[in-house]
Amino acid sequence: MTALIELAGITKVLKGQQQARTILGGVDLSVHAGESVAIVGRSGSGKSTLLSIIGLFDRPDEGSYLLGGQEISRLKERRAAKLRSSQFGFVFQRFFLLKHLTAAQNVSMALVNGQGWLPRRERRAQVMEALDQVGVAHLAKHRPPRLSGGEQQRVAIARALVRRPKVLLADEPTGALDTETGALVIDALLAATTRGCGLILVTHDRDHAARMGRTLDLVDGLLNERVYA
Ligand SMILES: Nc1ncnc2c1ncn2[C@@H]1O[C@H](COP(=O)(O)OP(=O)(O)OP(=O)(O)O)[C@@H](O)[C@H]1O
Repeated sequence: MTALIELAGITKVLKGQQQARTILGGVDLSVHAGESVAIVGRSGSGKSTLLSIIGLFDRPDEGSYLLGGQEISRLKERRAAKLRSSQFGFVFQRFFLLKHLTAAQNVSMALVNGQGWLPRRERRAQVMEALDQVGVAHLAKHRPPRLSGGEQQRVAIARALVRRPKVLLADEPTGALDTETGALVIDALLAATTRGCGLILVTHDRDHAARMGRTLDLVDGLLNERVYA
């Protein structure tokens, strides 16, 4: 089966004022539909840089990046932006919800921005389905200031899922949450994989990493498989 994501020999060098520094030194990674992968590594090891390349916010210096079998490492920005919004869902440590809109309206914004016109009833059904998928449908009419951090993050995950992305990229999504609430957020992310979404989670939390199908450690610019005892 063709991998959703296939990276081979991805490099990224930061050209500072004094000397260049290799952040990624030839990263290989493949992720299939429905698979979950954790990326761990010490602070500054390049995890977010790698996620930015996968999410097409940044470009590698060298290497090949196949998305669904298609080479996309050298795309022009306009085409990259299209793929970014149609193929990827993003979740960050901060929730970036609009305070004056309800949870449902926040999720709906992603549909309005991404898919062009949809009949109102259809849009509503998709929004409620996404909220339901992450267990917060009952909070649809609430505004973010009335929600807990974990609830807000689950609304943010619903917003990422509503366009039915092929890949979900989550960068420290539990970083601002306590352990118990963080576990619920991980449940919500894993729920997406049962529908065939690929999940790449960057985390410092060992327990959350261990819940993914695989854990990869980014060390000295390379990904190493980590086996938990
Ligand atoms: N735009 C930039 N300009 C200069 N240095 C950068 C830039 N982006 C990242 N870096 C440096 O590249 C290295 C990798 O950063 P990155 O954010 O990818 O690491 P990380 O593993 O995600 O770290 P953390 O776990 O702390 O979030 C760091 O040393 C960072 O300071």
